[in-house]
Amino acid sequence: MIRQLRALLGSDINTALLYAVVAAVLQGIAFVLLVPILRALFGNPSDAWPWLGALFVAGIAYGVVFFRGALAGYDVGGGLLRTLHHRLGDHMSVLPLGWFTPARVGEVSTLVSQGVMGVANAPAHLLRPLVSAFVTPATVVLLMALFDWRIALATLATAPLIALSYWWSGRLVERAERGTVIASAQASTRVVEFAQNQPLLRSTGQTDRGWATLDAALAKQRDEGRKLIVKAVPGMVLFAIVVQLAFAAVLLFGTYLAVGGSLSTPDLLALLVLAARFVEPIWMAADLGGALKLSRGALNRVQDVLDSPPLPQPSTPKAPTTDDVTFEDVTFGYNGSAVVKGVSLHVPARSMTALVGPSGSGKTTLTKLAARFFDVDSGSVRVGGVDVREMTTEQLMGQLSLVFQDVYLFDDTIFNNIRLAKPEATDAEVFAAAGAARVDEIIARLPDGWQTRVGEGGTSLSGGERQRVSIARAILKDAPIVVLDEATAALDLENEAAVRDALKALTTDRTLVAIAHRLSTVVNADQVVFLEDGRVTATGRHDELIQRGGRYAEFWKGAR
Ligand SMILES: Nc1ncnc2c1ncn2[C@@H]1O[C@H](COP(=O)(O)OP(=O)(O)OP(=O)(O)O)[C@@H](O)[C@H]1O
Repeated sequence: MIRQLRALLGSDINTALLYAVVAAVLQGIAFVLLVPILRALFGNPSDAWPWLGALFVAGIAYGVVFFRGALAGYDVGGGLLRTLHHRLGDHMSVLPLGWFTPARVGEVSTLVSQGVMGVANAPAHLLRPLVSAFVTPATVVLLMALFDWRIALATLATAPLIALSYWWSGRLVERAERGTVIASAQASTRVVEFAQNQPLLRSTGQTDRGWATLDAALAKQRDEGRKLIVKAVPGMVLFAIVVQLAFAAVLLFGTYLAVGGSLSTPDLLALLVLAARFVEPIWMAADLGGALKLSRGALNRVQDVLDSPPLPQPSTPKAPTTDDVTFEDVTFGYNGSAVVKGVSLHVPARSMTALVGPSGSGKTTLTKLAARFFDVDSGSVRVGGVDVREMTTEQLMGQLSLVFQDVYLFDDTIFNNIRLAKPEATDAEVFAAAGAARVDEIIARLPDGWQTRVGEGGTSLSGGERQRVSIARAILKDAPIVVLDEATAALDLENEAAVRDALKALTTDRTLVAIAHRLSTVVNADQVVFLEDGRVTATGRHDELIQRGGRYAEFWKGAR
């Protein structure tokens, strides 16, 4: 873990580590100084003064180093928090867009909040006690040998047993925890789903009876929790017994030496105090085991994200020269099995192509390949005459505007949400784009007009309204090619007309690739591409294809 942290933080962690080691050694020295002090107190009390002075100095030094070490630990923890946020942010900006599935986004949001805090906790709160757990007892044993090598050796002999039982109990807890962690994560997901899907669950009476899926997840969480206790407790009990037995063995050995006369009573007392101190830091480390595992788990999950391969960028990028899109014998699958199979199609500049086909036929996947959410398995996708793999992400995104169904609006004003598409746009340009997408009509009914905030995700707007804001963004961005996933949700008449007008404004003089769900869009298309099971099975204008009959005509008959 230290190696992983060092790779992230460079030498900063070394300073915190050094302070922790020095503090632990000083703590060990302070403990050992109790031996000569007790000896003196039982023999000639005035001899205790120099040792008390040494203890005072060691105590002060320990305090100073501890304080500096704690500050260094917090600094490293804070630095780690910033570094991880930056690294994750930087890395996410170069990951393929296809990486961001809803599940991954959920995972990342938990990771950047709780996970990263857990990792930062390691240098801030765990490093010092863990170092102390090893270094302080080692110092104690070493220095104890100066006073009585036999007791030191006896104490040292218990170390492997203590270490072994610590490792074994840790393994038991770790194994048992795996199930609990998974069950807890699943239960949390179900609770969130339960909250999000109240309308559906209530309308189907599942909130009164109890939603079986949530009940099962909570029952599993409870069972795993019980299993954790049953499996982990024996290890913890064994560890406690071993530590107590080790202490008792040293005590018996010391008493044996004292009875035999080779160890004075004050020495025995002092050494026993030391032996008790020897086990104290180990106890503390055992308590921190759980927190350490959480930190390590979170660090591994951060590392997994950082290790996800970024979208490869070309070494000599080529600038797009035209405004058309071409798929050439494209095959692509998400998990090995192809969902787009040998698709070839050409979308000429400033024309409109409607992708039509049954659910799951690969329409969305095709548009995502054009925007390079993923790289094709074979064949090529050319945007502006250049293979998307031969231009930089900036060049590709400069060519495209993406208008998808799941429009996300930031909790800000509509004006700022539109301006996001082109931060350097003048106010007049933003108003013009809003007007063309008929967003100004939405503004007119909002309580604070242009100043109204739209709520997280744009929840205060309807689906059709959100798509109009998204179209306004695309108009403002003014990229030559538009990739559109038309809203499937039924729109009211007013919204339907407004979206149609907004689209008309967007597509004038632009190339449009649209996943079309409405007949009105399809009849306006210069070319309809009919997809079935990942293959293009018909291409032409809508009326031609209808006249031709066959599966395309059947598809529209079925759709109505
Ligand atoms: N991220 C993904 N991981 C794995 N499989 C996926 C993923 N996205 C889509 N698929 C699968 O790929 C196939 C094509 O899906 P795609 O979304 O491209 O179809 P579609 O024609 O757009 O469907 P719809 O009209 O229902 O949106 C489907 O079988 C789908 O289950």
